[in-house]
Order: sequence, then C-alpha cells, then structure tokens
Amino acid sequence: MDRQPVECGLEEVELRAVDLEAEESILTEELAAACRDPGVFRLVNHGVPSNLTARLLALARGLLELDAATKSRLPGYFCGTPALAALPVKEPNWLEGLHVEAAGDTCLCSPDGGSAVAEFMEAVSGEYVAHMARIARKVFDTLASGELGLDSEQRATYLTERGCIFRAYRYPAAAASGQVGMEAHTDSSVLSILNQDTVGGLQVLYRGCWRAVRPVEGALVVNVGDMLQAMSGDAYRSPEHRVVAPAGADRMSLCYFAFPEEEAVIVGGRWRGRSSSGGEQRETRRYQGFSYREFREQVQADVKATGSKVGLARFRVAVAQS
Ligand SMILES: O=C(O)CCC(=O)C(=O)O
Ligand SMILES: [Fe+2]
Repeated sequence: MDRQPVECGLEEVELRAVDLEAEESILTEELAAACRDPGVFRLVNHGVPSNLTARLLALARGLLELDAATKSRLPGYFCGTPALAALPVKEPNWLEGLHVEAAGDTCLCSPDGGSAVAEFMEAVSGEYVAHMARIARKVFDTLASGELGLDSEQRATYLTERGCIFRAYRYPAAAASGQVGMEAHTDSSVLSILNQDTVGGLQVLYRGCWRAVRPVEGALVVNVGDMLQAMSGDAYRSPEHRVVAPAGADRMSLCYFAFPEEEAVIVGGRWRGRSSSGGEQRETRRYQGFSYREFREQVQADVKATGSKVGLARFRVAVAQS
C-alpha cells in the first residue's frame, strides 16, 4: 500500500556520480545500478563546457528578470505550469521559464525577440541541445545494449533527437519557507538532464521520504523518465521529484527532456512471476504496448479531468497474484 510521503528532516539522497567517459563495462554497470535505484544520478565528465552552462544560466536569468510585461512577450515564456494554469483545482506552481521545442536541426532563433533572446536561442539550439542529445544518446544506448537488450530498431525509435524539449526555469525566492516551486511529479520523458545553479531546492521521493538533491558544481543530474521505466518493465524507476522554492535567492535551472518517436510502440520489459497454480515460472509483459503519443494524450486527458497525472498505471497490465 502507498504510504504518504513525509519530510524526514530532509536528509540528502545519496547519488552515484557516474563518469560518462568510464570504460564501457563500468559505465554499463553504473548506469543500470543508478537507474534501478534511486532512478537519478549525477553525471560527471560529460563534456558540457562550464562556460556554456554559465553563459546560458546568465542569459536565461537576464531574460527572466525583465519586467513582467516585457518577458510575457518573450517566445516560449510561461509562468506557473502551463498544463495546470486553466484548472481551478491547482495552485499555480511558483516558477516561470522559457520553453524551447528543440526539434532536430530547426533554427530556433527568434527574428524579432531582441539580441538577448537571439543569443539565448542560439546558445540553446546551436550548442547546448547538441550536447544534451549526445549525452542522452550515449546513456540510452549504453542501457539499451546492456540489460535492456533492445534491438536496433527499438534503439533508434525509443529515443529521438527530434521532439526533445528544453526549458530554463527561474524559481523566485520564496517569502515563506516550504513554498513549493514545482509540485511532485514524474517526468514523461525517456531521460531528463538537469543543469542547475548552486542554490538547491530539488528533492526526490526516496523510500517514502523527501530527500534533497544537493547541487554539485559541474555535475549534471539525470533522471529516469516514465518511458524508460516502461521500457525496462519497471526494473528502472522514474522517481517522483519536486522543487521547493529557495528562501534566500532565486534558483535557475536548465532542463532537457528526451522522448521516443511519437508512434513507436513501447513494449515494456518482461516480468517474471509464478502461475496461479504455483511452481512454474512464466513471463508476462508489464505493459500493454503503447506509443508515447497515446501516453501524452492520456496524461493530458487525466490532467484536464482531475488535475493530476495518472501516468504509467494507465498502461500497466494487471498481474494476477498467486
Ligand atoms: O528545475 C528543476 O530542478 C526540476 C524541473 C523538473 O522537474 C521538470 O521540469 O520536470
Ligand atoms: Fe521533473
């Protein structure tokens, strides 16, 4: 039975620091272990230049600190969570940001957004997204050819460079402690790659308790998304996480979300169980085959109807208990 998450004095979650340049067998083992538990890890030696991160954080901050009327006209600007904005049942989240659909090699430069916007878009689409796509591909391919055992078609369609999303977030410093910046959720992605400043505020739900993810300068934070959890037949964990608004300073983060091809049918890994007559082992799929498009549409419908995402539970095959 699900227990209600508790604060637990907010200890830190211990995260593996995975070296992206480690020897293949070590990388395979480290990534699989981190994806199984707790579903989130630090990534070091990832090759994203620190001056690119610093420049992008500064550009995003500069744009999001513009006056309200000016920034509301920036391309991709949002305040609160767009999916929840129309719902009376939800408090809007305490954040704002810039959303960029980083589709393949399309130029995202805004012709009329001013030079700071153009510089920001150029840095995102020209360089940053390419680094993120490279990292997501390497992490995914390593897992795919390791214990996930995906074939070459699955490897090509279960992660695509097209259709990825980039967001820069600003969480304004909260007047009261405990203000939720972004409410608890799992990501619908295959993999999410977070690059944050040193303020902190990200928390992950681990063994029933909220735990702080301490920012470590130079390290990216990567988490398993719902799609990867499904591909692994629930062996990997798409962790629930949230952001608590910082007390003393604004927090900035840069997030990249990698997705499968819209129509690729994800057949989740196999689950080993016992037949109801006992003894004999059988293999059952954890999930009915579904595409990311179906998943996204279901999430949107659930959020619209109830204010909450149901997520993977919608697609799980019911398993008879013996
Ligand atoms: O800003 C962060 O640290 C996390 C953002 C996040 O969880 C999301 O956008 O899904
Ligand atoms: Fe998230």
